[in-house]
Amino acid sequence: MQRGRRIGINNVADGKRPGCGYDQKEPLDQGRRVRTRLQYALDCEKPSHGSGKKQPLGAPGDNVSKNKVEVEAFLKEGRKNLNRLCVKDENCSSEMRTGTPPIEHGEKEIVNSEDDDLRCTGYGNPLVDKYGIGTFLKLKEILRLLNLHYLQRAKISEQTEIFNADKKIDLLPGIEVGHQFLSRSQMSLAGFHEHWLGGIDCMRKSYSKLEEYHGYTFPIAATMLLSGQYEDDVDDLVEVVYTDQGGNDSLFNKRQVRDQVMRLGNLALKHNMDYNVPVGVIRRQDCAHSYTGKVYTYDGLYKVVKCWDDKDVSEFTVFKYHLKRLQPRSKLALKDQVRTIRGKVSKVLYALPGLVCMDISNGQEDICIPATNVIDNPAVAPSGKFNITKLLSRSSLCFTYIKSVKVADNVILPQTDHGCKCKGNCNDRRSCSCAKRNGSDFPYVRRDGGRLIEAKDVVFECGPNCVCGPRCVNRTSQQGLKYQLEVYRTKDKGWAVRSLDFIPSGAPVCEYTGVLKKTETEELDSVSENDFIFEIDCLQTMNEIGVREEDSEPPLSLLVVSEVEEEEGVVEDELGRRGCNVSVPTSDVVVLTNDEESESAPEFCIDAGLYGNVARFINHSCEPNLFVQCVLSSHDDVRLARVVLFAADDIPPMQELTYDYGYQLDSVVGPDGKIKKMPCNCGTADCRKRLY
Ligand SMILES: C[S@@+](CC[C@H](N)C(=O)[O-])C[C@H]1O[C@@H](n2cnc3c(N)ncnc32)[C@H](O)[C@@H]1O
Repeated sequence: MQRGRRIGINNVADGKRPGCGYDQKEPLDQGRRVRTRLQYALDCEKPSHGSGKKQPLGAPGDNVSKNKVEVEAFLKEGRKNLNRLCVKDENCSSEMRTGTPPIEHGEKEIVNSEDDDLRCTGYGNPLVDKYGIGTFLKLKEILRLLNLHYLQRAKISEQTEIFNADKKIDLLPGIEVGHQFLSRSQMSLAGFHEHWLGGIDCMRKSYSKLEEYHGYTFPIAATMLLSGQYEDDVDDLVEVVYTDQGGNDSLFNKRQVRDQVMRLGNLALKHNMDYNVPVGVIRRQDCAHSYTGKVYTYDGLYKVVKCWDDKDVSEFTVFKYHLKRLQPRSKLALKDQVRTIRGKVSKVLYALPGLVCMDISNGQEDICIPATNVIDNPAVAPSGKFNITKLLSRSSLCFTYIKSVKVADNVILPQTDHGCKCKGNCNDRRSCSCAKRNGSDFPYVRRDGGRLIEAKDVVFECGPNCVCGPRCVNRTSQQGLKYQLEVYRTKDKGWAVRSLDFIPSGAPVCEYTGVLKKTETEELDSVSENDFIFEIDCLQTMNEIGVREEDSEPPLSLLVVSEVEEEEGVVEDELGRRGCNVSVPTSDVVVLTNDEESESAPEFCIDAGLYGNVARFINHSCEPNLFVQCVLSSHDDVRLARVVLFAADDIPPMQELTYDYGYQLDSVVGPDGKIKKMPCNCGTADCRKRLY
């Protein structure tokens, strides 16, 4: 991109993922909210521990059961005690204590306690003594998390209610063919297929009052889940013969055990046929990478063309329905979508139309990155090892693929002496010193290969001095590509990037690599047409967030780092208040005045003009599906932070990956001193029409 780029790193001040921008224009709110809401969809389905198989409760080593036993022990002691654990007490609400200290000065006992033996520390409770304070604190934390989980779910349900009141027809905007859910609870919370167990989800009865359904008899099916569990199902992905619900021994051998009756879902599908109302089809497949062991893919609208009753192999009456696809399927075959989850199948790549290069990384990435071109005629194929670079660069600059950032000669990258002592994986947020730097928590969840819970000012990952291993969850952005990306030619934006895999929100997509340079260099100034410069402006963004958050408070740039806090990665402002858990450079702390900060330009940039990776092909969008996250791992200088792109939404396969370049309009000046204007072709409804 051209120099002049500003902000665009993060927008965490308002707690939203950056780039979602769903508050910018009201009319588009709903479609956006649907996708954003999914980020918060917390699941209550049991994790599969990555094996794809559900571990039975009670199995040895099953943590859920262990915790359950422990919770039950406490419950036995009396439910009232659990309530007391949640009593608000300044001394124990934010920090869990370790060890078994006696009650200290200023520490309050639980109020309204009928017996005095249970204090917020757990000290003195016989059960706590029996199980140990560690168990007590863990349980307390679990209960708090459960409460949080419950409240968030309640909030989502309330929003879904509001949303569904307006939902005129069966499907939700923002959930496109190919959209994947990793659990039924996600689908249910999104209001997409609300029924938790049933294969058929019906429209609400209240819809009968709507003009378009006037005179129809309800129920009418909105969505149906094809799970392949009925013995007579026929499904060639275009036409489906579906055996209806009911009379099926779904718990055991899945055989029909009695006659079906024309009611509920059966009746609903018949009504779909009678009134010619399409039904959304969702397909369930096994998927080892999903924490539930399943993936649910939305496969488009189908028309119910015929309905009849039949006898099944056991001579029971069953209702059958013949459905025909109405909507075109996603360009990628469904089985490939599921199989390519997290780049596990490369065979499908050979069949990609317009394939001009099998792997632009030349084997450097664990997952190859093909390039396709169905736009140019004839599509020029690369003839040599690096010829693809010519093809791929709009401005014909050759580039060499590099997996990680190269540092320019005149830039000295500081080295951190910080390192955690965790063995294997970092698990314990209380003892891990890297977790402490992230506000005493890990920024990622382990599920689905590591997902960032929310955008942060800076993410502190484990680095070279940490004892933990390379697969530690707090090294998520250092673990290479996880999704099957493809570089492809577009009509009006040059090359672009998409994924053949479904990418869940919060998943790391790629780092922006190139040469780490000083921004003010003659060499950069002379390359006026370099479209691949990414200015690292974390500090600028943090300052802006500081200003935005509390006008009356000093911005983060005025925070000072005390010697002790510097060690811990915690900052304090001049009044001694705890700031965001952000460390500014430890070697030479940058302290800017308000005037300086508004004028200050990023000091360093990543130039992907000659050296870069797949990120250099990612285009700008005014409504992007990725966001930029500053990550620090090998040093603590935010001016030189790593720039990593994460999924802001659940991204279905084949959707272009984009982020907000964050240019200010009229900020780019050409060599002739005139302001340069570049039209934006992102094509979103919210497009501001200019890139800069
Ligand atoms: C970092 S490169 C992205 C890859 C580029 N499309 C290519 O072919 O190499 C940035 C350049 O891509 C083009 N571009 C990116 N997003 C665009 C958009 N929304 N509309 C028009 N052009 C865009 C512009 O030429 C921009 O300077």
